[in-house]
Amino acid sequence: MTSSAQSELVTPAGATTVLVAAAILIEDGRVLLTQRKRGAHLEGAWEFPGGKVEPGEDPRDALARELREEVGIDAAVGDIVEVTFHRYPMKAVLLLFYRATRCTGSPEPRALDVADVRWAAAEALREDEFPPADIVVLSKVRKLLASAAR
Ligand SMILES: Nc1nc2c([nH]c(=O)n2[C@@H]2O[C@H](COP(=O)(O)OP(=O)(O)OP(=O)(O)O)[C@@H](O)[C@H]2O)c(=O)[nH]1
Repeated sequence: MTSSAQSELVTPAGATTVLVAAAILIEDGRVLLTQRKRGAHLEGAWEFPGGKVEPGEDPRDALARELREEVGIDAAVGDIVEVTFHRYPMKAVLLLFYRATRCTGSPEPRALDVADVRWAAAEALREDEFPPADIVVLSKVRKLLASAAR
């Protein structure tokens, strides 16, 4: 690797790479979305529910924990759908997107630690509502929604 390529990989001074796990949870042809809270990074954006993986934590356990904390559901975390790296001005994120399913008897999702929650069909997924890091996964989610509808 050349030194210029290396320098492109360096995040801004003081920034770290945050490991994040997020859920692609589809039911009845719609995917579960949460809205970021006021004052949060990317406030108001709609995204896939999830959050930071704590040091040493299994990312799947982290995602199940975040789903309980943020939207009050019990979920089983399945296969990986996509991994993306994105550099924001103040931090970089490595995002692990997993399929997830609600466990039998789980409560309905509700906005416990997010601004809002909704189920969205493929035609309601607008790229300008999502964080830039999510754009690559949106086309995969549309395909999953289309196959779930068949
Ligand atoms: N959960 C989730 N986070 C995402 C997605 N896309 C994306 O860029 N992120 C970013 O991943 C990070 C998730 O961290 P978080 O929600 O636990 O933390 P935060 O930055 O609000 O927390 P903090 O203020 O406590 O540090 C945020 O910077 C968020 O903007 C996504 O689809 N789902």
